Formats: sequence, structure tokens, C-alpha cells
Amino acid sequence: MTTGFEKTPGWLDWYTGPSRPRFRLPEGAVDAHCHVFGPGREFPYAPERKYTPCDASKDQLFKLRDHLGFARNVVVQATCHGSDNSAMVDALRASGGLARGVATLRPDVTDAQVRELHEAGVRGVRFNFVKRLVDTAPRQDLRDVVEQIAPYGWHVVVYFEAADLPDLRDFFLSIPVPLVVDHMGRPDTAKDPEGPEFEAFLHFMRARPDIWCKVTCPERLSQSGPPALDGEQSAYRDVVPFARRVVEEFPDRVLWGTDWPHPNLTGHMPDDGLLVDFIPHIAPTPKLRHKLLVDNPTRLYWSHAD
Ligand SMILES: O=C(O)c1cc(C(=O)O)oc(=O)c1
Repeated sequence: MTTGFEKTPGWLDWYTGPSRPRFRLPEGAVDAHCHVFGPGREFPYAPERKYTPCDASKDQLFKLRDHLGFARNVVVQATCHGSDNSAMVDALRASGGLARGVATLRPDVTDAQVRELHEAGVRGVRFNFVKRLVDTAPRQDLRDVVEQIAPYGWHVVVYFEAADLPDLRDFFLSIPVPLVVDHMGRPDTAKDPEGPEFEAFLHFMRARPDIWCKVTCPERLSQSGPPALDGEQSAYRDVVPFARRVVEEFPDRVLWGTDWPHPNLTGHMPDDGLLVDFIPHIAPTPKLRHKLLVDNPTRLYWSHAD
């Protein structure tokens, strides 16, 4: 499924023919974390990328959105596209207002470029600290980016591993715009959800009222499975207590997304319909689910003036 590029060896393509979820998403639900890859022939992958994916186009993303029952998407710039946001922006423009985006920016970005991205529907910038994905930019570069985006009311999405939070915490707290943490700060789910490492993450969340968390990617974080395949309704049980703690303590600042097309999974590729069926396990009441899937992402991504 990749055009003109050789996929990284062992790369798993996204799951075709996902099941229809048993859990019916509330009206207006937002898939608040997903990506587009290429297609490589139209939107070449970045020279500095750490992996080469299969293609995953905007049309395939929109088809999945409709199949699962989501109303809208937040398309997050994938690292394989570096700071060339064209594929993501193309998806936003084609969505008819049904998608917002999160970009990757270089420190020399101009105000005119930020304005153009804003007009296309971008509402955040992503800072990545996961070493297998990027060579992390110097902090001053990141501060320069924040200065450019702050006037537009954007937020900063941060992706990091739990073990790196102690080093990053002060820097994060110095960023003067809202923060959104990708994939729960990647907890080590072999550890106790009540133990010191996850407590440190919750403590970080408590430090400011404008720190949000994506309770996403059980398929990445699970160590004991079972995977969301073959109709499995109790997938990724070991992730549930972590996600549930976050949803219950911070019901007004959690987001959920599929993470389609699931970059860099090597063990298995989940059925996205079954991933949706995971949601009621981490957000046990209709009220919590409505906040997670509708109210929160709508407030963060669709309430600014266009
Ligand atoms: O864990 C990952 O491999 C991963 C990669 C990317 C990306 O390459 O942008 O995005 C994600 O949300 C997760």
C-alpha cells in the first residue's frame, strides 16, 4: 500500500474491513487523534523520517470515520512527514470543516505561515520527545515556536515516554499555552497504576488546569493483551485502570482517538471497530463518555473563532 517508497521492514499495514462497533458513539463524537500518511507519490515522506509507513490517505480516513460513527477528526502531523504539513493540511481542506489539525513547525516559521495553517483548521503544534521517532529539537527552538502560535490560541501537544517526564516536567510547565499529552504519557503498564510512576504523571496533570490527556493507544501500551481482534470485547485489560484513573479524575480534559493508521506497531494491528468498543471500559458512564468524545474535543478544537 506504499507508493514509490519502501516500507520499513516488519511494518504492519492498517486493518482493512474493521468491524462495526457494538458501542454506539454519541452524536458529534470526535476521533481526536489520527494521522494521514501520504500517499507517498503525492506527499513524499520526509528525508529525516525514522520510519517509512504504508500509505493511509485522507479518503481512507474519512471512510473509517463514517464506518465507525465519528462525526469529526483531529489529524495529527505524523513524524514521517517531518515539518511538511501538506498531507495533513490537504486532509483538513478536503474535510469540509469536519477535521482540525495539529502541525509540526520549525522555529523559523513565519506569522503568515501560521495564519495560513490556522485558516486551514490547525489548532495545535506537536512537540515530540520519543527518541525512536525524532531527533528532539532544542528547547529554545520549541520556545520560539510557542511564541509564534500563542496569539492564535493554539495548544502544544507533547509526546514522551513516562520515564522521561521528570526531566521534561519543568520545561512543560513553563510553556504558556494549554498542553495536551499524547497517549497518557506512555505509562509502563507492567507497573502498578497506583504506583509512583503513574502518580507522578497524575501529579503533573494536577499542576495546571489546562493540561489535557489523550487516553489513547491501549494497543501500544498493553503488555498482556488480549488484542482487539477476532471480536475480542475485553481487549487490553491491563491498560484499563490507567486510563480510567485519568478519565475519572480529569473528566473535562480527556480526549480519545483511534490513532489510525497506528504507526510502528509490530505485534498486531487492531480492528478499529473493537478499539471503539474499548471506550466504555475506560469511561464507564454515558456522562463521562459524552465529555470524552463530544464536549471536550469540541471545546478544544472547534470553539475558537475561524
Ligand atoms: O508511537 C508511535 O510510534 C507513534 C508515532 C507517531 C508519529 O510518527 O507521528 O505518532 C503517534 O501518535 C505514535
